[in-house]
Amino acid sequence: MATIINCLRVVPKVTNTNTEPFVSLFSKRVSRLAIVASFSSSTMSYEKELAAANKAASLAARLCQKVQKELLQSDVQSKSDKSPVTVADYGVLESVIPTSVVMPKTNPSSIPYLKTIKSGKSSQALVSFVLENELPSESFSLVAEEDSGDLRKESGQETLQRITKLVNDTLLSDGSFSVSSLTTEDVLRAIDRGKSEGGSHGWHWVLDPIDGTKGFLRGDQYAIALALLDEGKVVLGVLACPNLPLVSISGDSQHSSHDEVGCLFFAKVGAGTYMQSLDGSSPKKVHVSTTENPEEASLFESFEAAHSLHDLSSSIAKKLGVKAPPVRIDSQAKYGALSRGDGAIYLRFPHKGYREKIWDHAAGCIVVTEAGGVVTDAAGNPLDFSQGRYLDLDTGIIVTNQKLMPSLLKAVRESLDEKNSSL
Ligand SMILES: Nc1ncnc2c1ncn2[C@@H]1O[C@H](COP(=O)(O)O)[C@@H](O)[C@H]1OP(=O)(O)O
Ligand SMILES: [Mg+2]
Ligand SMILES: [Mg+2]
Ligand SMILES: [Mg+2]
Repeated sequence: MATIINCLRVVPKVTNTNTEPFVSLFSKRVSRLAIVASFSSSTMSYEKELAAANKAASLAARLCQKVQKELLQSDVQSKSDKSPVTVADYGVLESVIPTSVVMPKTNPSSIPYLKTIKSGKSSQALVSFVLENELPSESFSLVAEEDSGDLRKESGQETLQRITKLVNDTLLSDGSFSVSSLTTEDVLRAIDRGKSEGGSHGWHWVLDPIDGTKGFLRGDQYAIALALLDEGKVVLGVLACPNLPLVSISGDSQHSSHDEVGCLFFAKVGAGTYMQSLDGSSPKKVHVSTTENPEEASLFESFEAAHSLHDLSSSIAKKLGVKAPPVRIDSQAKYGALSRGDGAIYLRFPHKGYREKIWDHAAGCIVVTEAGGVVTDAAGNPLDFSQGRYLDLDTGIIVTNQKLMPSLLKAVRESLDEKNSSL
């Protein structure tokens, strides 16, 4: 039986409605034995997949931390040194930005390499490689933000070499991989694994290799966000948040020091949400805030006003009776912080015309829901991850606990009505 179960793990998944795994032997022709494996998402344990996802996201976090550290050190150097700065001065940053870009001496958030930064591609190559290596399967599918695009052009060769070195150095630092090193071709292939369109059938991994790029460049919050869809439903999610303090970031936090940073949140359908430090402390179960009183609730929103309508959030907060000013942080670290009760509400209302992508919410959504929270669109509908690379939703995304959701939805409806009637 153990052999059969091992076989089943690598057989592309077939769905049915039974509650127990079963094996059918079409045995009349003994020479042509076929094994049909069948699981429903409620009986799958996803244990192996979760372990692989944790490993992949943690390694990607290590890679990103290294790049961000270099980025910030370089910025300090550029401020004390008045000479023009080029990427040649940026050490490991050379692996993530084209050498043709001349870096200004100012704050990273104003640097024009925003559009060309390649750290996401390194992180994506690493996660894609680790997942495939840990979970060999013919049906591997990955929906991810980045592609290999300009790395395949002549002008991208130097950057590709540097990305390859960064990925190999990170794999080597883990010590558990048998491969000696990836070639540039392996890296391109790993990145382009992320081209899947997802959908409502089978398994699809969903990855944002660096979520919150602007926070990453500023030295603030960002996340590596990885989730697994089974038949269009999120069944596991991992959020690595390298800069998130291990203690609460809520406004009334008693902790004077936020020095210890680096959180890994992970959740599996029906099994709750856990958090551990990225250094590998033992996991602790987390739960969303249980407050019923909006006056006590603190509210999260995007740091970037370009990503979410801050005026609308403040109108909703006022109607609801929230007293504290909003806590503005980048990336899906907001979902992680909310899952452990640092805040009670997250509002996200992008500007008109912006289409939300599944990799910006899949991992965060299960991390919050398994911790007892609720994630819906502005009309109160659950998010639908089965429609391909985009989320098709009504107006915005709102997140809170079950007790506050009805009054939050009411406040959202009223504020949206007011906004629409004033147009
Ligand atoms: N104009 C935009 N409106 C809303 N979200 C955006 C916009 N541009 C990028 N994003 C994405 O929003 C997410 C971060 O938002 P926030 O930090 O405000 O919560 C990121 O996924 C970011 O992409 P990316 O993953 O490339 O950083
Ligand atoms: Mg993102
Ligand atoms: Mg991203
Ligand atoms: Mg992006």
